[in-house]
Amino acid sequence: MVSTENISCVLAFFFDVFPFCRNTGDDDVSIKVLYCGICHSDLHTIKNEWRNAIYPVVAGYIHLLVTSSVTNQSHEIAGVVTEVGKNVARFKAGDNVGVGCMVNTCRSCESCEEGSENYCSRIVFTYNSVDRDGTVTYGGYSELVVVSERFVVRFPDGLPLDRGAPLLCAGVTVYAPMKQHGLSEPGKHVGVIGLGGLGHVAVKFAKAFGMKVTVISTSPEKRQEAVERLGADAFVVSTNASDMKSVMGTMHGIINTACASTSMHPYFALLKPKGKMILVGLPEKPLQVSAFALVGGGKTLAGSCMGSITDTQEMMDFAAKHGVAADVELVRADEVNTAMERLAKGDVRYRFVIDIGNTLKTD
Ligand SMILES: NC(=O)C1=CN([C@@H]2O[C@H](COP(=O)(O)OP(=O)(O)OC[C@H]3O[C@@H](n4cnc5c(N)ncnc54)[C@H](OP(=O)(O)O)[C@@H]3O)[C@@H](O)[C@H]2O)C=CC1
Ligand SMILES: O=C/C=C/c1ccc(O)c(O)c1
Ligand SMILES: [Zn+2]
Ligand SMILES: [Zn+2]
Repeated sequence: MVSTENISCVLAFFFDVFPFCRNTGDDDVSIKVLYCGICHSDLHTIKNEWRNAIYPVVAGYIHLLVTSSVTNQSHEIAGVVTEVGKNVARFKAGDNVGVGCMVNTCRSCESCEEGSENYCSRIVFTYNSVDRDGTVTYGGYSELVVVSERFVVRFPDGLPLDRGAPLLCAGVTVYAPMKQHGLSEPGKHVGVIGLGGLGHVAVKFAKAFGMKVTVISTSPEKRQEAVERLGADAFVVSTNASDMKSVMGTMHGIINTACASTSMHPYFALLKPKGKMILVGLPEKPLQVSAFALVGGGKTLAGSCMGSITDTQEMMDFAAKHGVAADVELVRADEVNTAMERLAKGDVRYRFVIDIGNTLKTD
């Protein structure tokens, strides 16, 4: 198992040896990266918990000396356009833009045709993927990224790039299923499992939708802030039986953002009959679900993956209009190791964002 402890810092080497991005093509947007968020998926990948890492894995100044190629990280990229290809119509130099979890798809399958490109079987993730030209995608821990216009979104006025960057993954990943599954209707009650990067943004969107929201957490120390600052209507500790009993059978839906394996049975009991558990968290180990937990109340367990580009732009515009932005801790590019180790311990409130523009030195 690769751990963050055996990480050495090597960066300049990669900018010399590995050309992290292509020249600006006719349909491309070149972006000077200013901020990029650190998602728990980056850590899952670095630790190869999903068994799909393309080695070695580079996160900012971090390099795992495992084999001889390199993969960068981050898919919560915020920056400014420096150059556009001749076919690009929606962006121009100087625009504030963002890039999320995907940078290419097949563009012709049923999912792509219906605008659900996040479910394309040949999706190219922003990092740790092989693009259609055979190159490995490196993500946003770098000063420049070049991305097809189709996968770039506009930062609306009023949404700050540092606090908006995490929305490009964390935001759309909770916003899209809430809209898709009717968990965005005023007065409905939604639960959020896991008050982390995704979870805290889910609370903010739920309140912006006019919903009642209960945080279901393993961390009692997050209670006061969840209620008094994030606006949660209630906070229950999942290991506290009386806490859990107090909200049993009360939720229309639950957004499960847990990054580690959990016993699912107690969570299903919180749903009303016909309630929906939306799984977005991607723990290393498979979840165990008892049939009775679902059948008993005619409940639904659904997975959800990121969001489409249309979802992402809609979410960014909604966030700007309703004042939703992530609570972030800005870190320097050479502090990524520490950030990753703190993230592994849940020691972040609630998203690390790397201040690339001011601290990534490539000279
Ligand atoms: N489906 C998709 O498209 C996407 C999936 N993801 C995945 O979502 C997950 C969350 O990502 P992110 O928000 O960045 O991660 P964070 O680490 O920021 O937050 C995860 C939260 O999960 C909770 N948690 C940790 N361990 C457990 C446990 N054993 N049981 C229950 N809850 C637990 C903690 O909240 P608390 O302290 O309140 O318990 C923690 O803050 C990751 O697995 C990530 O890979 C991310 C983006 C997109
Ligand atoms: O942080 C975002 C990760 C999304 C994701 C979704 C599905 C999948 O198979 C992944 O490897 C990553
Ligand atoms: Zn992510
Ligand atoms: Zn496709």
